[in-house]
Amino acid sequence: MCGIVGIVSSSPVNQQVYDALALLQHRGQDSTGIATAEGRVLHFVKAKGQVREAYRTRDMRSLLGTMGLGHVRYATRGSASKEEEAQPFYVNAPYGIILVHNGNLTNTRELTRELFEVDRRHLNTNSDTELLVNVLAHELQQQVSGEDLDPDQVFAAISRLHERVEGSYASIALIAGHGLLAFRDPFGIRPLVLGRRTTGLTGDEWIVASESLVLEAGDYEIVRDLAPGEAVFIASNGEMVSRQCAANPRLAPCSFEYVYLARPDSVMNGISVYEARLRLGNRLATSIERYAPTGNIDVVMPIPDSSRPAAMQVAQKLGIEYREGFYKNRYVGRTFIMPGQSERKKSVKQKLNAMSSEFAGKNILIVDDSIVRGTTSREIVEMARAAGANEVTFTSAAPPVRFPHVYGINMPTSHELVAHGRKIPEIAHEMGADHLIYQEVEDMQAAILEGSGITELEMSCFTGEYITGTVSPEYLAWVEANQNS
Ligand SMILES: O=P(O)(O)OC[C@H]1O[C@H](OP(=O)(O)OP(=O)(O)O)[C@H](O)[C@@H]1O
Ligand SMILES: NC(=O)CC[C@H](N)C(=O)O
Ligand SMILES: [Mg+2]
Repeated sequence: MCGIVGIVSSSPVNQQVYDALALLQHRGQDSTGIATAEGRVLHFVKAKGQVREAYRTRDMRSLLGTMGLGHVRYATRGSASKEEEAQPFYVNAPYGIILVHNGNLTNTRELTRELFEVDRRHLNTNSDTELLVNVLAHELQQQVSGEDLDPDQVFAAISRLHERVEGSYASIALIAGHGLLAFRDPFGIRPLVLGRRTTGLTGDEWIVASESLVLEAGDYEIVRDLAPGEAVFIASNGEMVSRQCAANPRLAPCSFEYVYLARPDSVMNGISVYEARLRLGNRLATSIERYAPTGNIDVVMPIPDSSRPAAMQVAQKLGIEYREGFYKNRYVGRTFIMPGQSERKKSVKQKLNAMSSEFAGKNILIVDDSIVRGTTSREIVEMARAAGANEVTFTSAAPPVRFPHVYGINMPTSHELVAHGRKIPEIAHEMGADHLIYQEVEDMQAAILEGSGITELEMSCFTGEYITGTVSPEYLAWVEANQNS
């Protein structure tokens, strides 16, 4: 997953983009980049690592202009460690376009072939984002004739892009000398929210970002989520126009945003992430009562951070005391989004420590938001036992993750998923837990969507059903064989 932001302001935008990226850090830690437009000139800086360490003062000074965008990357294609695959991606024609992307394209092989053989465009990396910016550039080139750029031409190019590109993409681009463009894939898999701030003297300032908390922090009013398939074009003078560019848009947001990825204080597609997590806890409690004896459980414990809201509700519903037995070192990042299994494993130990006083002789019910590779849960069970726990019941507020995620979360191979091809008692054995209880798929869907009016969720990693239609076993085997991070 990645975090993206774009701002059209009436004052220098560099610090505003930087601040927004710092708030989106939980969405990606591999690399980061910022671009700004100063008239026809585009400035950009990209670097490995996290926002706070990636930018030097001289970088920030070079990012001139009142329009800008930024990215924090959690790689899904190409390599996490290659600086040339960090975003944003730039192409010099037409006009000069620089683009950031959250998501993952699934017809990369076809697009690569078409771009080389038909469009005659050069590709220099394995990044799917480089394909996306080249398709945009090619399609825009087909529309334009002179110096001027009409929003109709931009929207026509996005309509063509939707026809050619498959997978997930929430994307923002600067078109030099013209404006800022934002668009969302026809299923709205990845999030994108639009905000406005009215300054008395200079009129409207605009922001588009992955999560609403960025808007709140910058005192922007939340206008709305971009609709699936919609594109928004904001000219440098602050004039905004939008259009539905997809033939058959259908909202099916990614369930994993609500389960794990997004910050709980964000509202996505009208659904509060925090409240969704509370509801996940309520429903999980019902499953726990159904499947396991709870009479002898002494305490309910979360695995910090993401599972806290669900764990609180489980404790409350079951009428069992809620205790925090794991202390989290806040200076270690999120382990799940780190590249490489050995780094993830080492970092769980560095990150969490079990406090013996909370475990000794007790029967513990642990709640995590999800179990993916099982890296965290294996270590946790071991730590709980070492701290003197008696029985360990492990529960997950999400169903078993059994299938690769191809829409922007880096779990591309099935063999690395602890639940793949295993029945629940076998997974419990793998983890060393006495009991293991998962949320049911229907309960997760109902918990997330309750009261939202949305009828569909992207849940392929739990169900194996891929909504973009062309994700075949052959494609998944190819992804697995070509995984390199
Ligand atoms: O089964 P695994 O492969 O270990 O992945 C699942 C774990 O990873 C995430 O935690 P993470 O440490 O990334 O972030 P958090 O602090 O927000 O919970 C998630 O909350 C689970 O705890
Ligand atoms: N997680 C994401 O959104 C990744 C974006 C893009 N696919 C990349 O790998 O850079
Ligand atoms: Mg966690």
